[in-house]
Amino acid sequence: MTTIAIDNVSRWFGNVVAVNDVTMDIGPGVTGLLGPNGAGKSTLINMMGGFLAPSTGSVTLDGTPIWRNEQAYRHIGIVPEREAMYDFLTGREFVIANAELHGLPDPRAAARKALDTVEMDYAGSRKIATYSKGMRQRVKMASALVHEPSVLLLDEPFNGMDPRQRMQLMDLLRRMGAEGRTVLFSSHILEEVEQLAAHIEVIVAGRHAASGDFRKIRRLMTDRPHRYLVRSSDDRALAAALIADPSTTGIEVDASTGVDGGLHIQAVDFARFTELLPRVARDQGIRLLTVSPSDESLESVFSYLVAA
Ligand SMILES: Nc1ncnc2c1ncn2[C@@H]1O[C@H](COP(=O)(O)OP(=O)(O)OP(=O)(O)O)[C@@H](O)[C@H]1O
Repeated sequence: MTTIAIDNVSRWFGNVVAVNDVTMDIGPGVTGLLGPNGAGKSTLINMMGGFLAPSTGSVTLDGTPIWRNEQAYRHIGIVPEREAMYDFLTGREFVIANAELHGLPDPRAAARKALDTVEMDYAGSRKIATYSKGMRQRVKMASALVHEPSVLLLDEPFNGMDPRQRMQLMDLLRRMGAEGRTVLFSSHILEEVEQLAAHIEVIVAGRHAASGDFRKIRRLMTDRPHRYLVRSSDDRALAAALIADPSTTGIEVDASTGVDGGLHIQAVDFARFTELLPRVARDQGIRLLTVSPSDESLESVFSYLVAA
């Protein structure tokens, strides 16, 4: 059982619409669920993991509804975002408890195997209270894997990990995807998703904004209009030379900080503009002092995708 189908799913909490009419299929391999904070990623993951019911629409695993379906839970492992754990247990006890909840015939053996998979066997007899963030994350992962699920859902798994732990987890998730499992992880960092996911689903403000491989998502983000702040030795001459080119649609002189305020430039053709600017400056003998993107926040990139 490996394919999760989300069909016209919405979920609201009081007046807050956390997920708004989302339709997507998540199949075998590694999928990244990308979106800024508050986009609805956790709500979606919780519905896929059977922790939450959709308000409308359906969430199914190979055609059977997941909510309140024990049979489906056997095939799903979920690593939640929240930090709170049973600190008074050792890592091993925590994983064994999960194995028992799943009714596995040999909980200790299953826990040993799962801890071994995440390379945490060495710290299994330490109390969770003494673990670093990355270690907690790995123990949560072991408990999600203890019943060897075919679907693994991870909510922001790389948060708080150092680069080495991040690489290890990426390797593990890659391996699981290559074995034919369905691995879905959420993140608000494009680079993280790019490195790992063969397929990316983008969600913004509860809505499904884009879907595809990282090249497609990158292209969508690069092709949007970009705003730059440019300061030079002669802003007015530079503005006059740039405005004639179709790669720019608007140039404003920033008067707020006096004569050297710089130019706010809106560029609609990223590749052409980044080639044009230094060439024009060189030809006109203008020195470029600052070239900085002024709307690179993830939110602005995402809102462009939603509007597209
Ligand atoms: N139990 C709840 N009660 C009320 N509002 C909620 C609840 N859970 C989520 N929300 C709201 O739904 C929206 C989506 O939240 P969600 O946690 O799914 O987003 P997210 O993309 O996972 O963000 P983050 O990365 O910050 O966790 C937010 O506005 C959030 O405040």
